[in-house]
Amino acid sequence: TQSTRPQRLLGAVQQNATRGDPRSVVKTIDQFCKHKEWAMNVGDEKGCILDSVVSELNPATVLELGTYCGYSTVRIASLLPPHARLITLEFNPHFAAVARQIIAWAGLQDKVLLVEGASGDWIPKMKEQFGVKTFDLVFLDHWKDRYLPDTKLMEECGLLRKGSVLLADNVVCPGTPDYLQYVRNSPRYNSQYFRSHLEYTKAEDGLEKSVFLG
Ligand SMILES: Cn1ncc2cc([C@H](O)c3cccc(CNC(=O)c4cc(-c5ccc(F)cc5)cc(O)c4O)c3)ccc21
Ligand SMILES: [Mg+2]
Repeated sequence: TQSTRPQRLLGAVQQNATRGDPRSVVKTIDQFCKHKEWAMNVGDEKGCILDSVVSELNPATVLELGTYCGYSTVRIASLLPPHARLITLEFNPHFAAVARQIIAWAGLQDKVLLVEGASGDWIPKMKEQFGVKTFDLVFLDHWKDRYLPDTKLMEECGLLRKGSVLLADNVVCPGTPDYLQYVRNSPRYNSQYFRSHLEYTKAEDGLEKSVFLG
């Protein structure tokens, strides 16, 4: 049977990256996407911005919406302090299966809880199912028309506290206009745009960092 792009990406990791070395997993995926096949990972340029936000925040509890192959999961988890936890939501079982193997190859499976299902179904269950109080950081990288409804849902479920940080990928390309309008105009957020490029291309894209003010 034909392999899929996520499977080919996993193969590249298993052939070229060092087990237990997150940086080599990240580097291998970026090389694959630059020279073999483009894939919708946050990439190395926006990835450095992601790294700086994570390192500065030193979060104990992180939520990622949209795992895909686990590239940003590995970048984030590799920077977390020992007892910190990252919950990542992936609704596509094939993406989830590949991501589990890539996260394991990086040796980060003990810091990451990959939950299969849709954000809208799981956000309301975070407290009762996983004992989450609030999230210190949320990385939004799933369907772009779900950023706004899921942000409102997190507010309603009391999953954000004063100082919680939302970091959203692709606010320019493919774009998330309704989400941007909301976080930039709501008195409950302090928002900042980090200009960058669409992964592995010269097109403009960027990350929006929004601090919840409570
Ligand atoms: C509800 N729910 N809950 C969990 C959950 C998880 C998923 C999947 O992980 C999933 C599947 C397909 C698409 C996405 C969103 N990502 C994108 O669409 C994207 C596109 C491009 C781009 C840019 C330029 C192009 F020309 C083509 C694609 C660049 C990027 O960085 C992207 O993130 C996410 C979906 C819904 C989910
Ligand atoms: Mg993205």
